[in-house]
Amino acid sequence: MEVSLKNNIQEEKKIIQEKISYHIYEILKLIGEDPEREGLLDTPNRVAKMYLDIFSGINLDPKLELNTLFEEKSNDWIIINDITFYSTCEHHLVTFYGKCHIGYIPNEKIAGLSKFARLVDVLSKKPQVQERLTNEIADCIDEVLKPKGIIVKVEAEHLCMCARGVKKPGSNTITQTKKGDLNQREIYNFLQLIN
Ligand SMILES: Nc1nc2c(ncn2[C@@H]2O[C@H](COP(=O)(O)OP(=O)(O)OP(=O)(O)O)[C@@H](O)[C@H]2O)c(=O)[nH]1
Ligand SMILES: [Zn+2]
Repeated sequence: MEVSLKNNIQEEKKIIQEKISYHIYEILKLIGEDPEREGLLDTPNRVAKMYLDIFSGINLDPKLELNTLFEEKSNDWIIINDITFYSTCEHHLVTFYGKCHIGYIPNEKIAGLSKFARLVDVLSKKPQVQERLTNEIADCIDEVLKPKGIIVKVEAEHLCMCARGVKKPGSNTITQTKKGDLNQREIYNFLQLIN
């Protein structure tokens, strides 16, 4: 039963990959390229494979990533700093990338450290805006761990602002969100710790 389910999923994935590949082939023609020239022969299929990877977080439940929880009586910041991510801007479908810093003050429950990086990965792998990515990370942690407080800070460079459009390479966008009952000192401590 499980094997046939896996085969069905593989089969469905193959059909989607072929469909994307067909459309990339057509786009190459529309931009004036010759998709039959040697350098481009495998490009539609490569792009299709890449799309299935960079958009693999669509329709996944990110909360499932926080699946290893431990009981712990800690009431100070737990900070996972500098989690690298690559996401895709939903306006231009080009990459934005950077670092995510997550801090939470637990409430009896903590999660395995790697699970926060997995959470960031799943939420990055879909068409996104940085503000929503930041909020969704905090919302998931809040729902699963119900901590005393959370702060998520994301710093990113958007290639749609560098390689096209306004053309400002090096500009850095910072977004931050906090949830819970955090006082000024706790917020200050978080900012000190991530710097
Ligand atoms: N708030 C927010 N804006 C984003 C993000 N990623 C890209 N953008 C912006 O989305 C906007 C889309 O603007 P539009 O005017 O519809 O598109 P455009 O004509 O291609 O805009 P330009 O980039 O200014 O050339 C741009 O200002 C982008 O910089 C993001 O994560 N958050
Ligand atoms: Zn963009």
